[in-house]
Amino acid sequence: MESLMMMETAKTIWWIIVIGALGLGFRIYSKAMTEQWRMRRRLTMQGVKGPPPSLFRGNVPEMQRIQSQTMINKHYSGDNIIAHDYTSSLFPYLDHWRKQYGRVYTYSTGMKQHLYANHPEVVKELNQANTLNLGKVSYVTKRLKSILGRGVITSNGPHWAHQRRIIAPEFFLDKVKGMVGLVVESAMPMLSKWEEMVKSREGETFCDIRVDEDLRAVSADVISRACFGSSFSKGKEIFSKLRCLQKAITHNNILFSLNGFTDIVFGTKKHGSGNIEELEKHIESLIWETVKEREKECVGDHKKDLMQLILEGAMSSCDGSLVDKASSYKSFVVDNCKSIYFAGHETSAVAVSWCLMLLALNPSWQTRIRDEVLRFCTNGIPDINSISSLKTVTMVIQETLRLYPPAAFVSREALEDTKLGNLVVPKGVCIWTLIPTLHRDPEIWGADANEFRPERFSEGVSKACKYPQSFVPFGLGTRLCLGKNFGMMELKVLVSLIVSRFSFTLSPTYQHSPVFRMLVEPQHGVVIRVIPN
Ligand code: HEM
Repeated sequence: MESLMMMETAKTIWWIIVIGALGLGFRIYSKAMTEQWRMRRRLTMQGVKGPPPSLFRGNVPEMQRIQSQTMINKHYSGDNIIAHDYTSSLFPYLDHWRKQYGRVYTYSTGMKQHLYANHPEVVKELNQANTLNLGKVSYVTKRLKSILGRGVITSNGPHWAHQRRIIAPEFFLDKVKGMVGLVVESAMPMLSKWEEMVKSREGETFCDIRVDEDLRAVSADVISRACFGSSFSKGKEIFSKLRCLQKAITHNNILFSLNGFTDIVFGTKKHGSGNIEELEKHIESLIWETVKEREKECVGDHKKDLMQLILEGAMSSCDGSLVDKASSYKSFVVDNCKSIYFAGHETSAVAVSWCLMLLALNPSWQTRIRDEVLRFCTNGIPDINSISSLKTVTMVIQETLRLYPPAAFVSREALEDTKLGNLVVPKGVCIWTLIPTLHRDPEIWGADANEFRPERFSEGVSKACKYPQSFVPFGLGTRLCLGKNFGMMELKVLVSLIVSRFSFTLSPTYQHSPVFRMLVEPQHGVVIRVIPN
């Protein structure tokens, strides 16, 4: 009898807990929903329209419907490849609403209200907003935590400003110019390998080469040596693990797939499958081993490369109890190493791959680059003096970054109510500028916006378009890419070296299919048919 009563009491307590938890969950959820509704109302009252959201999932069902209707395996070739604005296949819902609501509109993913901001005036305001109130989008950075931690790319506020101050000096122009030789050294083995590949094909003067993987290895080598002083062999494992991690994370559409409810209920770890956590730990220990080796090497030595700056910055910024100090020191170092590894090699490799793809379709520009390199560079090898004379190479790279910017978005979250010109963006709203769309807007670039015409940059960015602040391959404002000078230098050296040694066309096996994996990459790689010059 007594045990029966105990069971009844336990049952009652169980039900009270369940109902209490459900009630609490509902209160939290409805509060968050009300907040989203208020944000939307404040935006619409300022004249910002957008698709009407459903109650719980915002515009997600419509996004899914539009995405599923999009044909992604269309066949592209020649001029058709260049004219193809891939945002229409990668983010078709954004394109769809743009046609309906214009260049500034709002939409919802349930628990998040978004502002699509592709009007040049709004982009200009974003560029000029010198405030800590615009940060990186928190729900995305949480999902990228395993790959970028709380390093300079993903953090906000004073923590970000502090990290940026530490890292920025390493990328000042004078320092970057001193690294030209290092990029040449890293590229030489790849060029020799390609020459060997052609030679080994008896009776043939050409060879089809998948260049994107080789370029990734080169830029990994470059960033490893330039910033961390270690050779690619040490960094190789870190890079390949980071790449696996990137693929695992972007298996889900990290930007738009969820309405945010699952994050509230399950937390963000839901996305971190066992595999992701394992990779994360492995990468952390690999980086930490490198740091420890480095600390031993540097006793009494004062090499001020990036790793050294990060180590010193971490030392000076981590205070607190000994235990806290050790762990925050470690995460400061590991997170920033991961961030630089990632930001510094994927972007450049993808940009050069797209550039070779476009040059393969435009052999006359290969000839112009070749002539320029021969004119200014001894033995066709750029150096600290000749690099700034390579105007044609620069124009071609700028045109590549216009048509195929590796980063698809500039994204910000209003951490407080923030004024952008006449528009007040309510706290909590996520702002998205779709870079490739901005770069192909005929009102900004003219009727030939979808054509490959590097000559538009012949008098610099300011003369290339109507609103120069709309050329944003390296992002904008206070969060402008830290490695912009370094990236441009690396691209110039690699393109000059490759084009001066090889002529190339697209291989018939090339399949044009840009895919979004944090960056917009060639899904099946870039395969070119090379002939040594
Ligand atoms: C073609 C090459 C590159 C492209 C297209 C590129 C593009 C970008 C973009 C779009 C952003 C975001 C900016 C924003 O939110 O406004 C960014 C941030 C960043 N990039 Fe790059 N990047 C390139 C190369 C590099 C290299 C070589 C490095 C370092 C070695 C680097 C380091 C960074 C860092 C640290 C940030 C974060 C800056 C911050 O939030 O304060 N990038 N990059």
